Amino acid sequence: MKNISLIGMPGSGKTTIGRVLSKKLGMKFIDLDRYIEEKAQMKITRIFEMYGEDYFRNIESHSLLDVLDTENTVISTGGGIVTREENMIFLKKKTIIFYIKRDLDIIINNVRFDNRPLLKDKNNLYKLFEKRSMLYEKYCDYAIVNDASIYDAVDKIIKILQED
Ligand SMILES: Nc1ncnc2c1ncn2[C@@H]1O[C@H](COP(=O)(O)OP(=O)(O)OP(=O)(O)O)[C@@H](O)[C@H]1O
Ligand SMILES: O=C(O)C1=C[C@@H](O)[C@@H](O)[C@H](O)C1
Ligand SMILES: [Mg+2]
Repeated sequence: MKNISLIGMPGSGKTTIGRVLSKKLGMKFIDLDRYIEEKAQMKITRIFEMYGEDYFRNIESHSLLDVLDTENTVISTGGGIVTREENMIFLKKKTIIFYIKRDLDIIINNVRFDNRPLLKDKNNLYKLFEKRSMLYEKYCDYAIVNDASIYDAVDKIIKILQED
């Protein structure tokens, strides 16, 4: 099976959906944020604090190259993966890209804001969305509305894969 990647706003459900999807399809699962934290031996928040966003984006791009050297894997990306075009060109080549869309107000009410350094201020989520929603739409192969249960979103993805 071709690799699958999930993109979308912070808190939209990429990690949770990716994990369940990979189990259902018998595929491996990699969460890029967790991969980075293990590689750097540091929490993402700490990387941002100590070295800044640019440095994090460099690690993120390198880590993406590492994890895409694989097959039969579901990869949940970080919310900012779309901020570098090179990441998306590479993801497009190696994966089927699903954009996980979740209502911003629901995200704000449900998500934990610790360990999400760009979400310190809730208004920032709206600003990020303004900048990024066009990019998510542009780069995805399919958009999945995550407006019911996690299992519902997973089933939508599996249905598309079966029809593909
Ligand atoms: N359809 C859903 N129903 C109930 N809870 C959901 C749903 N989708 C996501 N959540 C919850 O929202 C929270 C954020 O989800 P998750 O961590 O998977 O998002 P993410 O896209 O990986 O975020 P980040 O980009 O910050 O890593 C989790 O607590 C998750 O359980
Ligand atoms: O939206 C973003 O830019 C980010 C989202 C998280 O998944 C992490 O990758 C990091 O906190 C940056
Ligand atoms: Mg995640």
